[in-house]
Amino acid sequence: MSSDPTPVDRMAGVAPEPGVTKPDPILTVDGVRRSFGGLTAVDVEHLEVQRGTITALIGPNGAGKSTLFNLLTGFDRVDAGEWSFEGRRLNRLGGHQVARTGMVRTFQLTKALTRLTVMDNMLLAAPGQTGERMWGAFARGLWGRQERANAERAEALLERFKLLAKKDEMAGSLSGGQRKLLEMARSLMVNPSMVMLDEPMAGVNPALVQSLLGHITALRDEGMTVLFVEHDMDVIMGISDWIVVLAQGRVIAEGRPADIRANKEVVDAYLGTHHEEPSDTAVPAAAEPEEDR
Ligand SMILES: Nc1ncnc2c1ncn2[C@@H]1O[C@H](COP(=O)(O)OP(=O)(O)OP(=O)(O)O)[C@@H](O)[C@H]1O
Repeated sequence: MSSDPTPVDRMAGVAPEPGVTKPDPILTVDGVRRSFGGLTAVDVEHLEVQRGTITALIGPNGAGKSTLFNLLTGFDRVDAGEWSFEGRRLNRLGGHQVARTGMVRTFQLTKALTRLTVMDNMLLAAPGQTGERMWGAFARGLWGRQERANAERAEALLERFKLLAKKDEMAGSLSGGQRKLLEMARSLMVNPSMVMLDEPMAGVNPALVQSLLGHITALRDEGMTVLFVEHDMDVIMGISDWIVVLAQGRVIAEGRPADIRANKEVVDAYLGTHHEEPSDTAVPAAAEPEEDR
């Protein structure tokens, strides 16, 4: 029995060149620029993210990765350029509106959120609280139904991410890895088609790294598109279908892990600030989480 080509199979013929077009982009970015004073933080001429893949956004400190995430998800304003998600232009939308289109990003748990229970964290991330804007008996009925649906979804996600036993504990009591799982679980409350993960492995104990990687690949295998920023080269090379390299705000390279490994410009730019080893150790054999908790 022949199976349909996967999104990754469909990228087989895509050349590893900055700004290359993809067969089925879910996100397309054109001429997006953002400066702070005299510093150009982001200057992306053209970038496409293929639907259904895990795409890594990498680059040295200050390359513009977080700024690009903020711009695309409506948490910062571009100076110029446009971008569309699922064919819909997002330029003027704020963060919550962008999330409603199906593109969500994870956030590190703020201090305020660490003082809430795991379950309350999940419920706060739930889509539109219909009841808040409505009144009367009918509205209360609707509200109740939505609350129940949200609670059920939250429990199902907590179970999936092995956090159900912690649902009544303060989020601040979770380990670094469990916080990352909660951040991921929260983002899924709105049932997105694309998730943007900001350093999903930072502060994660080695014991949880494999579990987190498994969750990320499972999301992709269920059809979700994953775009993530990460510094750990093992993680990047291990799970990415495609890698985009930013340096000084620009896309300087794109390709499969093997293409990126073989790209001297990238190795130089990336290793310049992240590794002290010579460039032939660009991909060390063992995972080294940034920080244990
Ligand atoms: N709000 C801001 N005001 C002024 N400069 C900023 C602001 N946000 C980012 N920058 C600057 O823009 C550049 C890009 O920063 P950004 O945080 O996007 O890089 P990054 O690739 O995410 O870095 P890192 O890997 O260290 O997180 C940096 O020079 C940074 O100092």
